[in-house]
Amino acid sequence: MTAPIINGKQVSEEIRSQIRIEVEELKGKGVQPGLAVVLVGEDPASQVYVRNKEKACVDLGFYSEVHRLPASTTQEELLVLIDKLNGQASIHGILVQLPLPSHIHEKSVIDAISVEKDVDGFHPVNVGNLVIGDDSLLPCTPAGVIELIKRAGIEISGKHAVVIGRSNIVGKPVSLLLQRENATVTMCHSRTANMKELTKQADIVVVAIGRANFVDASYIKPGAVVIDVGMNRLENGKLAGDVDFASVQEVSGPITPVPGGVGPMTITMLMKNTLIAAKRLNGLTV
Ligand SMILES: Nc1nc2c(c(=O)[nH]1)N[C@@H](CN(C=O)c1ccc(C(=O)N[C@@H](CCC(=O)O)C(=O)O)cc1)CN2
Repeated sequence: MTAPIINGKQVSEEIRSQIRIEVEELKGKGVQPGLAVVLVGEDPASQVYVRNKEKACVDLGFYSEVHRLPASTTQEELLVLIDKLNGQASIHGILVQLPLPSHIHEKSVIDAISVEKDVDGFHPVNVGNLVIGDDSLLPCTPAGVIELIKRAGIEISGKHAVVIGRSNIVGKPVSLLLQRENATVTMCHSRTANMKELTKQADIVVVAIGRANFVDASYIKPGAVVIDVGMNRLENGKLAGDVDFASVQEVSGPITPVPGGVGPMTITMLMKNTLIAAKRLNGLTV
């Protein structure tokens, strides 16, 4: 019997319905959540993601600003814009679309975003709060992973989770969030010698290593939950995850597809973060 699919589009829509209601309530109190997205350059994938963020704002009733800047924009010019957005009352969330052109120092830009408006959850203060378990704006993709697992009715507490990948954007934060949910977490990466030995012990496997179809059925314990965070554009233009879906689905438990799994949750969690930021900046309880 093949494993059930965890449908990210459906879960995402459930969360968006709730956000829509909360936005209306907030508007009743005179506050409209506002998101500013900054795109530097013309990367085609980034253009699509930014357009989808803009559409999500319209769909959910947020105020939205998109700043499309040429690839020649200097770091100083970008920092001036961020400074302006930090001080703008109608904006509660600021997101700079990544990757940035190579002449711009990514960390300097992230560090310049006000901690309270950092709806990507990438600012070192928000990362530090995540590490120590304090309230913070959580990075969107990792938060989406946890939300997908929970809403699929899967218990995390007491489970052994193996995370493949140690990036700052996914692998590290998702490991921390799984620990926060009382999982026992093992982290693997490209230099892990005995990766299969470890993944075959896991009840939950989260794969974010950035290599198309890297994990096949031989990595997976029968019935284990498999969450694929990979997004690899193949030469034929198709999108592939880090998990060989057809092979793994034969042995695994609930599994996310690519597309239609974790991806759609990223923008939904961004909207949720912007709503939270709007409430906090207006002294309202979350
Ligand atoms: N500042 C940020 N930059 C980037 C982030 C981020 O979280 N913050 N993440 C990615 C891109 N991203 C959002 O920005 C993103 C990626 C993928 C999806 C998505 O819905 N994927 C679909 C497939 C879409 C397709 O066909 O290309 C899916 O998986 O079903 C949404 C958002 C890098 N940059």
